[in-house]
Amino acid sequence: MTIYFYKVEEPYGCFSNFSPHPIQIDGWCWQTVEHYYQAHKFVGTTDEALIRTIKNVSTPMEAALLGRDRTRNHRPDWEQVKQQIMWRGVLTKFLTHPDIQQILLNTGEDVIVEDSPTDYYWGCGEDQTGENHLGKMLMNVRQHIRQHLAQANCKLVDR
Ligand SMILES: Nc1nc(O)c(N)c(N[C@@H]2O[C@H](COP(=O)(O)O)[C@@H](O)[C@H]2O)n1
Repeated sequence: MTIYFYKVEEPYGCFSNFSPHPIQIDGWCWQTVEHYYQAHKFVGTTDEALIRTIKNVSTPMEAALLGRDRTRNHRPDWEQVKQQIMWRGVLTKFLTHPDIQQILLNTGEDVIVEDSPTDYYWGCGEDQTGENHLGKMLMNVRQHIRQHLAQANCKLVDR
């Protein structure tokens, strides 16, 4: 089966980076993965003050609009680091919130697709030809958490 998600209020909306699941990374608390991800576009730039602004806006859409503002200075290595930054945010989200971790684990081996009509990198795009990196990342997070849980169980049995 293939699981499609996109809007937070629709089925599997907790897989969206816009879902209201706070994460804490390096002592910073982010309201959503989207806030965290968009703010990291400005690390080490002359627009670094935007990081705090993005952190404090009340919705992930506002965070995304600020992060996508092409008149601002994005870090030059963004294309190289964005996968790594997203991985940390998404993994932290599913390690922090047991309820949605269970929803992710319960998807078994199903394929997960971010059904974004506009995003051909993180999603599948309008015509399904997109790269679906967020869906792939969620499947990798699912696998990572399973291995993590299996190792923890082995340690308990070994005692
Ligand atoms: N829920 C939702 N609404 C949108 O309008 C979106 N574009 C997305 N997709 C998320 O957007 C992020 C990518 O942003 P950049 O294009 O790199 O600025 C990423 O979190 C997608 O999952 N979702």
